[in-house]
Amino acid sequence: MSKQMSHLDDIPSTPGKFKMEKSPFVHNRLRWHSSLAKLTFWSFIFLGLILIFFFRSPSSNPLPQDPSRRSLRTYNWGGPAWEKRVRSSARVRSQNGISVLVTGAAGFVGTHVSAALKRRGDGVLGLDNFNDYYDPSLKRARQALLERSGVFIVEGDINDSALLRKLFEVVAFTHVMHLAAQAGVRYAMENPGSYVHSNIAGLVSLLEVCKSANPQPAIVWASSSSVYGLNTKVPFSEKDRTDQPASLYAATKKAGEEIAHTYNHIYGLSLTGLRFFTVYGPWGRPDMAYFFFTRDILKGKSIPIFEAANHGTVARDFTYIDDIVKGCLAALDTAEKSTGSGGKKKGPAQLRVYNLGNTSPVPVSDLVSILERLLKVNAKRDIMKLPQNGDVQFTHANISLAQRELGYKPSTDLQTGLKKFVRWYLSYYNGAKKAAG
Ligand SMILES: O=C(O)[C@H]1O[C@H](OP(=O)(O)OP(=O)(O)OC[C@H]2O[C@@H](n3ccc(=O)[nH]c3=O)[C@H](O)[C@@H]2O)[C@H](O)[C@@H](O)[C@@H]1O
Repeated sequence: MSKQMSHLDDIPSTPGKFKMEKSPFVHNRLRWHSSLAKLTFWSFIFLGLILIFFFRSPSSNPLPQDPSRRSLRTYNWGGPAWEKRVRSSARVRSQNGISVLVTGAAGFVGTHVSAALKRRGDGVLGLDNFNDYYDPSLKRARQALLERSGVFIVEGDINDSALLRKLFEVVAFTHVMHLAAQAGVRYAMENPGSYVHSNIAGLVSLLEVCKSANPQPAIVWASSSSVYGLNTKVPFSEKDRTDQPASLYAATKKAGEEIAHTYNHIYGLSLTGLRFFTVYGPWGRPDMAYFFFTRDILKGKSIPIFEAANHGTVARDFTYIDDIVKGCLAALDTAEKSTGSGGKKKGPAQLRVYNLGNTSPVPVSDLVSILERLLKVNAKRDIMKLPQNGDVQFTHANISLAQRELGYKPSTDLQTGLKKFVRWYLSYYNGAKKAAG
């Protein structure tokens, strides 16, 4: 509208308005001057808008923004200094080392696996969104720990495909250890969307980027013992049925296994799913029973201990973190290369699933007795009916496949593992208290 007006303004409204302009040259020059002024004016406005947009943008990344980012929390990533840190963290420092992108690196298993890989000289880059499902300060403490050993954790979400693409542009990762997930069996009733977001949409977002990467990485990822659901045949073997999940969490992990099949089949991605059995240990997850039992026993608070119908025992195949880490590293080391490139499959690729458990289930009430002895405090036991919101009565892993193919051999019993956990717990939280006081 204003442009039209200004154009109309150039035309004399009455004949003879510009009578004093004798020469057509003068007339043209005037017109030219006013057009130039307008052009300059609009250029400044345009430039101004670009600058405002650029400086308000959460990332200095010059790539076009993925529209899906709009729905995400914004993270700062990009720029030469950031890329330098990414490259340096992912640099392989040993002969035949691998370069691994570890998602969920500030998580419990992610921190331990990242540290172990770095210790052997592999290149490791972490990725984590530091969400507040549980106390983020514990995640920050794990991050500080990794930083000291040279592992950089990029802050971002696995649903941010622009970020993932950028990471693969900067580093040609040979492997991805995908541990980012929404964990926890009971929380799925409270926040079902978070499970779909992380365990399904996030997995697909990651696999989409991996399939197009050149070279494609081999992927090892965390499935869960919960996929066995209502299966009653023990010990659970990889051949058993997994089509009766008892929680949405389990259903999203099972969906992940099917999604893995699809990406392996269509794009030739090498994929290994690890079914973890109730992993525990130092730097663990505060939402897990052994962790909050410890906290509440020390506080003198009563702890809810679940019991199945007719006083039936509830038991878990608790697996110590160091054993899980060995299993993860073995899975990475035995993973074959993906066979596709640039999104196209060139031949059949490896597709595996393994149980990583301890093969010796322990009743939850025994776990509490061990904690009582280690903490030297009697627990206030509140025996409750096993809730019908996702819990299964027992888990028990058959690990012969992992033993055969990965050399997996768990060596820590619950008593020994909990001793290490309690030692860490006391020093971590007493240290924090001392620092605060
Ligand atoms: O192995 C797995 O696949 C899963 O292991 C755990 O799930 P869960 O075994 O239920 O671990 P906890 O929530 O720590 O519960 C451990 C045991 O304590 C029992 N429990 C839990 C909470 C409670 O208040 N009282 C109680 O007796 C549970 O029934 C269970 O038998 C993890 O939380 C999941 O993320 C993981 O995928």
